[in-house]
Amino acid sequence: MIETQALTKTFGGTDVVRDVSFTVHKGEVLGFLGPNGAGKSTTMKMITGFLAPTRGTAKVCGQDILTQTRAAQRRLGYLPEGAPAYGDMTPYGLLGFVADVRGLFGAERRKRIDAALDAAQLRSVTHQPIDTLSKGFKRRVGLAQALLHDPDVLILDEPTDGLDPNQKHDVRTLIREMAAEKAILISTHILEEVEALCSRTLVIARGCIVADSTPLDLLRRDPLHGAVVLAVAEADRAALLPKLHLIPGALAVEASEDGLIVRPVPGREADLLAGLSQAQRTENWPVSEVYQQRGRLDVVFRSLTAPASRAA
Ligand SMILES: Nc1ncnc2c1ncn2[C@@H]1O[C@H](COP(=O)(O)OP(=O)(O)OP(=O)(O)O)[C@@H](O)[C@H]1O
Repeated sequence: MIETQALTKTFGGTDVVRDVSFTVHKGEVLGFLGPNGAGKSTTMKMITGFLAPTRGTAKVCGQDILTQTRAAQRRLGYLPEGAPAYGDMTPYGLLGFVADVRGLFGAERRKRIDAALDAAQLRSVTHQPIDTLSKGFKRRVGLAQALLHDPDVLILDEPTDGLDPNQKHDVRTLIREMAAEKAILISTHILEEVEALCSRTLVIARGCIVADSTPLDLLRRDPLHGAVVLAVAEADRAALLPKLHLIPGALAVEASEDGLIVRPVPGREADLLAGLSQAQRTENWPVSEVYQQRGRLDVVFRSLTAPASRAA
């Protein structure tokens, strides 16, 4: 439902987005992850027709955004960076205006405005000027206008930015509920958001895609993914060390702050945890805790997006 081919944008002779190609299918929530200035917003602006690409193409539901702009824009809802709105309008007034622009009228117009107010939980501020709303409510007004015409494709630029933890939870729940029927592209630099929400992640750095995978596959790139930590007192470590090497699936053992860490042979993470847990019980090791590390997205994010990185 979203398809980009070698999308490129050049400002002042510099490619800020370069050869970005990806697709998003119905039912997918694609997380667009990258550091500040990586090119996320610029890519989204090109897909929505807000900015013309220097090279490359973007299609929404098969319609080319440059040559079939209106047809493509009819199918998409867009929450731009910062959720801009007309501050002197109320949420109700703004949604009415957007409904008119979108060509909605009569009962359908009323129904869609009501649904958007409910979905974005705006009922308590329906008639309050947007300028006087808190940052969180302003963002929800932006979300409501993006959802208003029940589009097939949603492009949301940092949808939870500025929201408190409860509001973040509500917006993520809403996005998850809509996901089955839509193709959704969200940009974020909140790593936990990717795990909480996204079925797939594109990592972008300096304008180029450096990873395209599921959040779990990203976690697998952490060298400590699947490593088992044994909390053991310093005095007991030397005696335990040789035994750990013998556990099926153990690749290497090293000391850590909490005790000892056993790294797994790739693909044998489950064997390693089972073997260590069993040995600890049956041999009565002086270990107070055994747990397996999932890997950390921030470690992977840094390795992919740090200036020296050339990962693909
Ligand atoms: N109109 C413009 N003119 C010149 N440079 C621009 C313009 N718009 C964006 N840029 C530059 O393009 C690069 C990518 O910006 P973009 O806003 O797409 O990044 P981003 O990944 O969305 O960052 P953030 O997470 O901070 O929102 C930045 O270096 C930015 O300064």
